[in-house]
Amino acid sequence: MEEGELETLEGFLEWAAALGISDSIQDFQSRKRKSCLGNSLAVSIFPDAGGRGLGAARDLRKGELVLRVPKSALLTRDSILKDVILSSAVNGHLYLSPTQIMTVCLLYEMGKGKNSFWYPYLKHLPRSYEILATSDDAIWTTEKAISKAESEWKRANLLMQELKLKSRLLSLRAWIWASATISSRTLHIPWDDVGCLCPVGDLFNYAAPGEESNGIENVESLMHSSSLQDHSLSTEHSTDNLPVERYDAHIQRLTDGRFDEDFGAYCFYARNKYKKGEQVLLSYGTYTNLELLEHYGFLLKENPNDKGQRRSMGHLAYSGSQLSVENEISVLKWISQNCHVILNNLPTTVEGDSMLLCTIDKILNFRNPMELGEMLCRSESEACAFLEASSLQKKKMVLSCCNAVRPKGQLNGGN
Ligand SMILES: C[S@@+](CC[C@H](N)C(=O)[O-])C[C@H]1O[C@@H](n2cnc3c(N)ncnc32)[C@H](O)[C@@H]1O
Repeated sequence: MEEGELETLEGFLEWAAALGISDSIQDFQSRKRKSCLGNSLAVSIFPDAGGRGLGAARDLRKGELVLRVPKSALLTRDSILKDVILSSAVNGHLYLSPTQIMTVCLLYEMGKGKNSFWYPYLKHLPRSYEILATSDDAIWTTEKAISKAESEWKRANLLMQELKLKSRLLSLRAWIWASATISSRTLHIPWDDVGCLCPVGDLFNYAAPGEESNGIENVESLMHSSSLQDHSLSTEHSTDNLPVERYDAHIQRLTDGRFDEDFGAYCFYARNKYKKGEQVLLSYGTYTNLELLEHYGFLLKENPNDKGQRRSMGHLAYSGSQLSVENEISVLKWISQNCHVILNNLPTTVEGDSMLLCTIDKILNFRNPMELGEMLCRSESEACAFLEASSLQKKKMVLSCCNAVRPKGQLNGGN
């Protein structure tokens, strides 16, 4: 997102304020603010960590409630299915998965254009995503990713035709866009596993959980200092008389975002102390780098969830040599562009197969993607011999990966 585009967000933030989305409790009920942000948070660009995101509009204390998004502003399956035409059509296609239905709902809502209640929000969704399933390489070379997206799209096609979606919304590209929106932007809600799209709340970029301490003193300061604290709520939520388990729940709750039944809203809490202007980050969950890449399209230089096990290299239960962060990132990126076919299709338990472990060991030790490519070509016969035993299809995939990385003119198996 370009810096200039921030200005066009004004209308969206005003619309959000009218729905009761707010970073300031004083105006939470009045809904008359010009913008839902400005008290605790501000939209800004963070080129090194997620692009568009939310920064601290002032110094924030750890545990402060910084944003509240009322239930009525969330895009959930339930809320979109209030459209009677959509819901009666969907009722005839209950063989579709909840995520497929949500994907159709999103495309249907997009098709309404300016007539959609959520138009100001939908207008500001990214137009494209860089998650694996949408990278051109993935689209054209990852048979698994394509066939999954394609078969889900085909299954939902009848319903989308019935809904008379415009042709651009019926395409596989539109389907992948909607699936990526759902994969990278939905937040957990207790009543629907598909989750919800949360206007403004989905502008928080990610930081891995687990680095911050949950000190009781922070809870204490939070309960009396939050800019969003209203007095009726602070009495009701006073920690003084809480039983231990509820007190623990408070501590946990206060460092991240979650749907809060008491408030009837999605609530976001500052997980750390932030200085004015710093990016306020949210944990979407515990992910390895490969999972982040797959679902969100980015990697963390330091990912605590990649420590201890080499799960970042796919499903491989491997705990061999260490790889430097830069190495790992370049290898992961390279693999994501060229070789995820191999990772997706390797057996999930490879312990005991010394030959393959040795190959993986080499992969982990490569200094750059070119070397990795060359190694894959060299070890092609070994890898194929191993894979032959399990599946011819996998062998074909390794060969196609090797062909993709082999310098022009080199023949299969030659070195
Ligand atoms: C929920 S959205 C966050 C807001 C998003 N930046 C936007 O402009 O709407 C999640 C997406 O933001 C980006 N993102 C979030 N955290 C990131 C991080 N730490 N580093 C790089 N990209 C990140 C990824 O593209 C991810 O798919």
